[in-house]
Amino acid sequence: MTDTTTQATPPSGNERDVLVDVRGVKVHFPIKRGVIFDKVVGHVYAVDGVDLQIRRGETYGLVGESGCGKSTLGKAILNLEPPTEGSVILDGTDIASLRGEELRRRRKDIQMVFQDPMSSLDPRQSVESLLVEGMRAHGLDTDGASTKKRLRELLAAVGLPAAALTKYPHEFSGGQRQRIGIARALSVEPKLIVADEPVSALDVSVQAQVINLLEELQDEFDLTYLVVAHDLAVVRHISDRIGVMYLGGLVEEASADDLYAQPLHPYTRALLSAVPVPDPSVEDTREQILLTGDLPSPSNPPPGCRFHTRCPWRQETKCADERPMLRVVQVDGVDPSHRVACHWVEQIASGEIRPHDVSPVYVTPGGGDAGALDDDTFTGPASVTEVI
Ligand SMILES: Nc1ncnc2c1ncn2[C@@H]1O[C@H](COP(=O)(O)OP(=O)(O)OP(=O)(O)O)[C@@H](O)[C@H]1O
Repeated sequence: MTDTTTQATPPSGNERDVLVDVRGVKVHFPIKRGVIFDKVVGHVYAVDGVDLQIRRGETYGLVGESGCGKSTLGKAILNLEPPTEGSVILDGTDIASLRGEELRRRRKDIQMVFQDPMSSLDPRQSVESLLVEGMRAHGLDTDGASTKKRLRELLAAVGLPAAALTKYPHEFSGGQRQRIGIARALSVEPKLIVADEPVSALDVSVQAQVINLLEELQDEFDLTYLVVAHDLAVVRHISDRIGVMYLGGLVEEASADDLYAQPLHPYTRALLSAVPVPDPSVEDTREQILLTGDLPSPSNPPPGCRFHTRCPWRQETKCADERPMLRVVQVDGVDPSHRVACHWVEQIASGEIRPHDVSPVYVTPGGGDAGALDDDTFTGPASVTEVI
């Protein structure tokens, strides 16, 4: 069986609008065995050929099941996990090619906000020392009289009082700690912030505040975001465009509105179909797709389409033989920027190919706005892990 690959359609968008250009990125972790020789016996194909572009000023949401490679892709963009193959071009420069002072200068342009601020903030350091440390690490002058003013401004920007400077992380609530993490990221004036599950450790009520803060800061400081999350409601709320990942690859990419209104890849349809809709009349009539089979291991991904082992629409034998790449699709009403990695997406959308072995609750698509949630609230089970 061959694992041939069809040609990917390049993402659309003006070159100058693109801040981050991810091309053919793979991150493969070696699996080693043996006490003495550390023999490589296999690889975890955590990220396995991803192309995406993040435009200046936008929020790109990356969503997918646990273990699909979202965080590893985020780290590859930060060069914390150097790609095994492929390139990440930031503002026209391949980050992997940089060394020394140039690398440090460019690294400042991308900052990370972590899921658990407690583990990313040293509990022995005051907020002032945490912020100053971050700035010094990137070569910024922190000795001048203006530093204190800058620190107060940073705290004000994230909604914390100046008095917070002398306090320690344990003296704050989870939401406040996340604000400190955001202030730390902002302190070096980055262009891109990679936020990895930025609110999943927080209470629902606090999640909305932090999401709203991120949105306000984006406008104020001209920021671009890559938000990695498994919560579909959070991703929908915050993102301009969304990429759906499955087993190391992007299977669908579209504007947030397009993706939720017209999910086309069978995996995305399954994800969104399982998000409860508050309106019972919609809930009763909409499509629900329950996937069969377990998520394959990223150390032994299926050949061909990674999703074919669980896909209700799979076809012999192309799906098992040929890996589909992201491409623009010819489906009525679908924006040309909407890309899908499925050989049969047009035939599935037209109903020419019908699903098999799906749950009995499958209903003809078209009913309802799957995953619709109030703009300002993040309620209801909408996480990928709950869905699958
Ligand atoms: N340093 C590493 N060494 C070996 N395997 C790794 C390493 N980091 C991640 N992996 C594996 O790579 C795969 C993808 O992990 P990753 O954390 O990127 O997924 P994810 O989609 O972000 O999941 P989650 O939401 O659970 O964090 C997983 O199987 C994970 O176990």
